[in-house]
Amino acid sequence: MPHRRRSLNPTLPPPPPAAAGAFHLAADDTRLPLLADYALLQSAAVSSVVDAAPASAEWSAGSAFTASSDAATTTASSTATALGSSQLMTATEEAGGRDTWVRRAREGYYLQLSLAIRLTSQAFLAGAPAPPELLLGCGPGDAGDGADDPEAVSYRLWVNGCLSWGDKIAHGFYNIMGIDPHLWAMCNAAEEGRRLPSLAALRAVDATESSLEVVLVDKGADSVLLDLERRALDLVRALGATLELVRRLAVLVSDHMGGALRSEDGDLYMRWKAVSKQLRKRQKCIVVPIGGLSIGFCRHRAILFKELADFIGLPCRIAQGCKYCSAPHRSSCLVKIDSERRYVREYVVDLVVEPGRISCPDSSINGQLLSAVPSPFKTSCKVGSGNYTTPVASWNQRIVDERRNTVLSNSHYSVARCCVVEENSVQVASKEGLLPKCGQITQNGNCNGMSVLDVSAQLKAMDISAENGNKENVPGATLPKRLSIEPSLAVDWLEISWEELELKERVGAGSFGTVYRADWHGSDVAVKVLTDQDVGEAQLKEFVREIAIMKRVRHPNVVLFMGAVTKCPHLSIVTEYLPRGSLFRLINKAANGEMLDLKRRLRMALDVAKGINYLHCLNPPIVHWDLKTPNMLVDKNWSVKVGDFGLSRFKANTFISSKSVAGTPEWMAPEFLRGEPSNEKCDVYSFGVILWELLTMQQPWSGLGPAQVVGAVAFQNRRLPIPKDTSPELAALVESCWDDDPRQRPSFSSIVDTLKKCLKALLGGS
Ligand SMILES: Nc1ncnc2c1ncn2[C@@H]1O[C@H](COP(=O)(O)OP(=O)(O)OP(=O)(O)O)[C@@H](O)[C@H]1O
Repeated sequence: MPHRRRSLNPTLPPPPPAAAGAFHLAADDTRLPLLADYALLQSAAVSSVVDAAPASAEWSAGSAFTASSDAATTTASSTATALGSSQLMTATEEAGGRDTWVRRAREGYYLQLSLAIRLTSQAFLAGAPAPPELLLGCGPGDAGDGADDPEAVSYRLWVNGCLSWGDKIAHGFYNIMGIDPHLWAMCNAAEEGRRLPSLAALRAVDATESSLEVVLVDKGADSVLLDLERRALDLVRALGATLELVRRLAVLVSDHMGGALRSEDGDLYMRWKAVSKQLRKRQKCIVVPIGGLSIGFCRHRAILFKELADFIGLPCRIAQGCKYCSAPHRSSCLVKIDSERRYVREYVVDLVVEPGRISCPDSSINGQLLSAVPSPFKTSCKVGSGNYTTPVASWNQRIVDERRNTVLSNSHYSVARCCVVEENSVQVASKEGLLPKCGQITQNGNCNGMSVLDVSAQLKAMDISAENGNKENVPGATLPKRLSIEPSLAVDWLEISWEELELKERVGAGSFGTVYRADWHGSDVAVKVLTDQDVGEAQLKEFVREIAIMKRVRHPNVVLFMGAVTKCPHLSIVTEYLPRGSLFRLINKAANGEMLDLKRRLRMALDVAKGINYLHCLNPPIVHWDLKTPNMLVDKNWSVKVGDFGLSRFKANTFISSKSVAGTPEWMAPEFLRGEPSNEKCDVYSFGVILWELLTMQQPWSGLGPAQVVGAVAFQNRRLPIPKDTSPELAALVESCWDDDPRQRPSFSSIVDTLKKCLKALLGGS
């Protein structure tokens, strides 16, 4: 069945008339591209590709675009290589015609090119403004492009984690913590002309719903900062440009931000979190003035120190890394000073444990991290680990990884998974006429232009609650429309005491917890101990709400939730234990090939379909969003049960580098990967991949990295090859699940029917 083509990146211009020759960026042209340049760059590059693309099957995306600057070359060619040539060549075979191939190649390449150019331009923008040797004592305006522009400087610290001598922290500078610059860059259209979220957008983020933190240098309203500046000025007048000045300035900063830290940084970080919470609560805003921070860890101290240093003309830079801290955003300050009136030297200033202590950069004050200041838009290298990641791979991983996290309200990826409770609320509201005809709640959390959070807040204000029974195993059985129990009450009937659990062996680990087999009053159970035990009150309530819902979900093909440990530091989820482990492991264990004959595999597929059908038929439906064989568990009778659903909101709020999310675009629907509005038909696509695995006993997209899978599925419309000997009914079923148009994909009830027929035919024939 041919797949419907969708238009590719709408931001790309239509191909201009052909112009011969590849586009070259001059080697010495490293200035920051303006938006106009960007448009030119884009169209010039596209025109060169239009010419070059159809020439031969040997043509490779990487060779058509040549940008001579380091960053451009690295980014563009690795993007093109990661997503391009091999897949384009395969497209020839699949399309079976030169014209189709040419069109597909061209479209695919336009998209890759656009991404490459975006990343490249971001890499340029992240660059330091001027060579360091010019900058001792330089005044404003001396430093080169963007050195005085608070937004440019904010951007550089956000992206690079460091600031050079030439960057000046001035009024309007802000430091963002909690939004990944890669993700933001890719989610926000280039033509908006923004390199980082605007202050206005950040100010609009609800402080109670977000863990983002923005520290602002606001000389207009921050009287404490003005006072610190005055004191810094007094110091420089009294001491001149001396090491004593540096010491005293460091002490000034440290005293203002909580003093010297005696023990490990964990203490400081915890104190900072408490202060930050209070501040944000008081201000009802995630943007806080730097003078308002009575506690600050190394990044805050570095910013304040540099601001004061810049104010009094003391050359200062912020480097990535801190000897004491393990928190994200580690930073240290260096100053450049002519202490002996003979030559200028660079010193590292301790702002944390021994404020005012000054050392040479080659001391161990910052470990090995001091000079390792890679831009995330350039090839990154973990110091000492030997692990290298390409920017494209890490970008793609992060996109997939972070799509569950709230970024900003205008991001395609914000609120990527709806909270079940809130989903319920919206649908109840819709049914009860409380909202103007409710559209489908989309994967990005919007409904009729309102965010789910907005809708939920409205509903909470209206105090909607509805309750009805849950009829086990009956499609269409209803859940309570909205959980009306207060979390505090809910705890009573799902709480499992940690002491009652006798932990046995570790059976696996996922993105937000480690799973153990355990004994609970003589029964085998699986206990998933959450990785992040440092959760706030609101998150804990959310956790309890979601597991309270999950506890009411009962079906023979859905993993049974038994309860939870809701006390830190043992937050855990307890489910039935399935001794055969995940379907993924079974399929990929060679020895299982014989045990899993086609009949058994079809039964397994039917089990999965029944489990999901049950979830989808609930009122309101539960969409899994993360269906994959590692989440399907197998009991001793070879029955398969769907696990790992729910807790979406809790996962979203728990920022953990997600191995599984980052690594599983293989099962994700193209629209989901593209960050477009998605619905329950995402689960249908994923089921198609599971069925394919069961039919072929192979890993989906083996040999391709996550970035390549994203490119192939989401942007090149490629699908896994269905073996020729597959029965036509099953082949048609798989293909229909993978239709590019989600509306054309079958429902799970129809999938169940088709599988039953196939199984019947197989049994009849055997
Ligand atoms: N109830 C269970 N019974 C037996 N084994 C289980 C059970 N739950 C999980 N496991 C095993 O533990 C592994 C990790 O499970 P977990 O749900 O934490 O991670 P995941 O599904 O692989 O990743 P993620 O949660 O990030 O999607 C599973 O792959 C499975 O092998």
